[in-house]
Amino acid sequence: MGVTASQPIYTVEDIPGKGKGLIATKDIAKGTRIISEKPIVSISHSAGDIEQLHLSMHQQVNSLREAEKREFLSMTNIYPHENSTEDWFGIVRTNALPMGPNLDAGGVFLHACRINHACDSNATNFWNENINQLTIHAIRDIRRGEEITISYLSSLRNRRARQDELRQNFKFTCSCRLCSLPPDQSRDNDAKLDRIHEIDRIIEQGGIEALVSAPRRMLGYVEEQIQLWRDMSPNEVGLGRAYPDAFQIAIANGDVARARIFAEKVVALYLTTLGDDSPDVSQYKALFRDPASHEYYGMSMRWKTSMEEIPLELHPQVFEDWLWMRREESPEGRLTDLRDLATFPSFSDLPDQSHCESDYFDCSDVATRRPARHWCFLAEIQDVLGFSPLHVVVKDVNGVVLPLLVYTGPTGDQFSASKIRRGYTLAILYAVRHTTIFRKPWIHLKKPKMVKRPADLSLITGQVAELK
Ligand SMILES: C[S@@+](CC[C@H](N)C(=O)[O-])C[C@H]1O[C@@H](n2cnc3c(N)ncnc32)[C@H](O)[C@@H]1O
Repeated sequence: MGVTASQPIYTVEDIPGKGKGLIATKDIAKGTRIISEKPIVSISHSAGDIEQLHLSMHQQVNSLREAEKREFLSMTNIYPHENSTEDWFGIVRTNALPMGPNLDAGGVFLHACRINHACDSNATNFWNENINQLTIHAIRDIRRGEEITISYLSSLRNRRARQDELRQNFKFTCSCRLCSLPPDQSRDNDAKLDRIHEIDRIIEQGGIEALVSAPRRMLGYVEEQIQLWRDMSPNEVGLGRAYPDAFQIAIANGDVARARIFAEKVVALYLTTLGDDSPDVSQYKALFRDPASHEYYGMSMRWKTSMEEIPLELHPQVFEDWLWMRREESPEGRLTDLRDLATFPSFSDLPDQSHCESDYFDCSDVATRRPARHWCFLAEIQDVLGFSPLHVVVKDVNGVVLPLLVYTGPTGDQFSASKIRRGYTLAILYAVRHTTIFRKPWIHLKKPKMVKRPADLSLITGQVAELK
């Protein structure tokens, strides 16, 4: 179970303005299991109608031992009530913590339900399905005399969203360290949390499809999230959500080497927040041993690697560059490896016309975006179907064959048949991807100087190109 407190390392005390709460009676190291307990009352969200819920609750409360019942009845109830049924139900609603196989139930716990909220909590709650108990782990070192706190929030949003959620669901105004930051720091913190939330939405909307259609972009998003979490303050819970995403992106593309490293990081985080008897730790330990056993393995093999390809002897910084597939910054005129997929992205990895991609642009909105670096779309022309606009069938660097329209601006050159031929390579600097469900994908070209001499993309192994 990892490091577990052998005897209570906290007392329940009155906390000014918060009712009761838990105070550490000794220093508690990060990763310590502070509490492990079963519910005294539990209610399933799928337990049928309200009558059945009340009946089940009555039976459970009435069968509690005297001391337990007293303790239950002394718990906070933020809901108005006129009879004991309403009072008991209010106590359950105010105090219940998520539990059950799919967290589809709520449980009242004698000790854990006395823990107050902080947005930058020092502990976290988790329903451990293996031991059928709720656990509370320290996610930071907690000093003797410090209050032990967990987060009641569904996710860590900006200050206003947090305050709204807490007032609505728990009827209090949070005054934790994060909520009490001076205005400029609070704004900075909110901007980071907003970006983390935005990335969550992009990843969620992209779904499994985006893992294989735009993996590099998705990996970039996860890396950005991790950096933002690190910039704010160590947040084991936030990191514990990000690294599994990185694992999925790697393994969905056959990259066993990186997936193994990401699984290792997930195991370390989950050991701290959940404990080594949790199903999630067992799952990621198994994935660390054999990343390819994950159900997403084989969806695409575009990043195919083996476990032997983990470059163990690299300097830590260079290792991180490898892990996140960071491109090498190429100073003006330096030669760039054509296998570098960040500099020569596939069509699906190109920035989208409607997004402000942080990996490609320096900007906060689409209208003013400017390239933050060089990139070039390379594709071998397989067929030429028309010249106005240019209509070709191309094979991109991932071997994906797609029809492509290339539009030029009002001052754009005309495409000539001598320059556009089957077998030639299309090279478009700063290409931006346009896709709709109604048309073929297209690229809009402002300065069309892009068709180079023939080259078979399948032969590009270690060749070099000069980017100007
Ligand atoms: C699950 S109970 C926590 C234990 C509770 N303090 C008690 O005395 O039993 C949740 C309630 O505690 C209070 N509470 C929790 N965190 C708080 C905080 N940071 N500031 C003020 N009140 C808080 C709110 O009344 C909330 O509805």
